[in-house]
Amino acid sequence: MGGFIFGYDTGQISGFLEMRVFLERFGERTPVTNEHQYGYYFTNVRSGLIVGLLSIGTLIGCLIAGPLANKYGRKWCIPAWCGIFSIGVVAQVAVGTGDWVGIVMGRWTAGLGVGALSVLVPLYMSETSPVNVRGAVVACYQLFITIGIFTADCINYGTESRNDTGSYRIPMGVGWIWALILGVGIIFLPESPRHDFNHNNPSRARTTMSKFYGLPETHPMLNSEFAEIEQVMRLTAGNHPWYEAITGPRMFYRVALAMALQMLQQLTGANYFFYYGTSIFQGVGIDNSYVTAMILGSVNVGATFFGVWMARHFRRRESLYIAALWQFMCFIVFASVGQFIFKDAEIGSSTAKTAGTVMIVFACLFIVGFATTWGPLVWACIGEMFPYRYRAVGMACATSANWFWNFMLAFFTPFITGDIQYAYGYVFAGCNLAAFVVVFFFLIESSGKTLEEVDQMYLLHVKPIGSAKFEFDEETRKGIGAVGTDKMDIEAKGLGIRKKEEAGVGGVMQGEGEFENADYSGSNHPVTSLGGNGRL
Ligand SMILES: OC[C@H]1O[C@](O)(CO)[C@@H](O)[C@@H]1O
Repeated sequence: MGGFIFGYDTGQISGFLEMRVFLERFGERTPVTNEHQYGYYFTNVRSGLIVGLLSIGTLIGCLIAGPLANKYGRKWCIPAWCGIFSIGVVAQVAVGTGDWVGIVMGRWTAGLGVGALSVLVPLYMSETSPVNVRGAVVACYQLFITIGIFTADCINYGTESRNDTGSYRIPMGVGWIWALILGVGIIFLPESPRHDFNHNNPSRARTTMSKFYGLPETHPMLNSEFAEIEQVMRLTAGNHPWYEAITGPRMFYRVALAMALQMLQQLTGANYFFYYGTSIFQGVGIDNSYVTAMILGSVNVGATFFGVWMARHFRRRESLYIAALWQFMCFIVFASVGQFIFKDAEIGSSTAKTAGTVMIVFACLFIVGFATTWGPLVWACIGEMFPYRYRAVGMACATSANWFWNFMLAFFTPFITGDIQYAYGYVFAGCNLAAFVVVFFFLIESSGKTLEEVDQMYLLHVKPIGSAKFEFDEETRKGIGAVGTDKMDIEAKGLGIRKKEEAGVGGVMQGEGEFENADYSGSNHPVTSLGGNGRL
């Protein structure tokens, strides 16, 4: 439901901006023209704030949710944030005619809840689901985002022709139902076992895990996972400031990469269609532009189902960089047809219809590419690249980058399209090329590897290109297995670490006999150096 709430709020707003009653109540007067059929319109600042303030709330919510959840527990924070989200919904439904600032503030408040839930729900899911299905479970989070967007599109379609405020108040108010289901439903679920372990409740943690895994409490698999969690808890106890997640071993690289991936997930341009889809395609030939939104939404859901399957069967790197090139191509066609044919064609003419259809087709082809790869896989990648001890902070930083760029796009899109119209698509095309470069040169392949192995590959500076073929030879596996980031006895701030340069010779680990002068699989993989006693 967390993903669903995220998607529902994203999806509904594009439809509101075109609704007659919403325009009359919160827009500004203007002469009736083809473009402004109802005699009302939204200035760029106003529509940007109405769409974008939700994302500013989400950004704040997602940054404060982690520390609070560490203190009060994942479980009980979820209904609290659902409550805050509900206050935002009630405020939006309640505001009177002309009070567009009320709508903006309501969306900001609801956004606090959406953002917090966007960290807490995946965190709760990843901390409670068995290892073998964790990737698919996280990808399902994106699936529910897309189902939420599609549901909002359908409800908007059903209510937009009403002549009363129900046209927007019904879809707005329905949003509250999802929060109610999540907020009440979670009360009947147990606390995350990781949190219980951390707060001196190991026996309840054991019972919870055995329920979620469907195995007896004494099963060897559970025993080894408990031992692992206990060891991590012991080693990570003490004074470790949150920013150690950035200063820790190879963590700056990882946090920067995860933030770049989430930024690029937004800059691929998907939300250009989801936020402004209804406006972009008005007059394209489909009488009801809400139908266009539903077409885009359904393609998104269908393709994301396939994306969940792909997350289990294809490599992350190839999927992401091939899709980036595909998305680049789609935007080049979309922007060129829009800018050079559609824009100047007479509304309703056959040229406009043909060009409009080509644009919708390429928008759909773009969405297929995005929904099968960048949509779900970026969430999977950021969940896989951090060691357990830094995962909550690392994921919160990355998720906040997603929301920040989400806001930037929501806010600035009306200004930019006002100035350069469909040529805006070229900006996204360029960003998709950048996305290709980032994945190709910086992302280490994580599919088919355990989370510990992924951590170790980052520590070993394995070259991203060719990382899919990287094999841990027996000797490396034996030694490095003992020194993943989670097993390190890291001093506060993680700054007492001797980095590879200080080791002097690339590929050398000091202090652990079996690592001396090890050559990691022929490639030049300098290693974070070890001090005595495995202390980094
Ligand atoms: O499916 C599209 C949706 O997915 C997201 O990128 C989140 O992963 C949203 O920002 C977007 O609206």
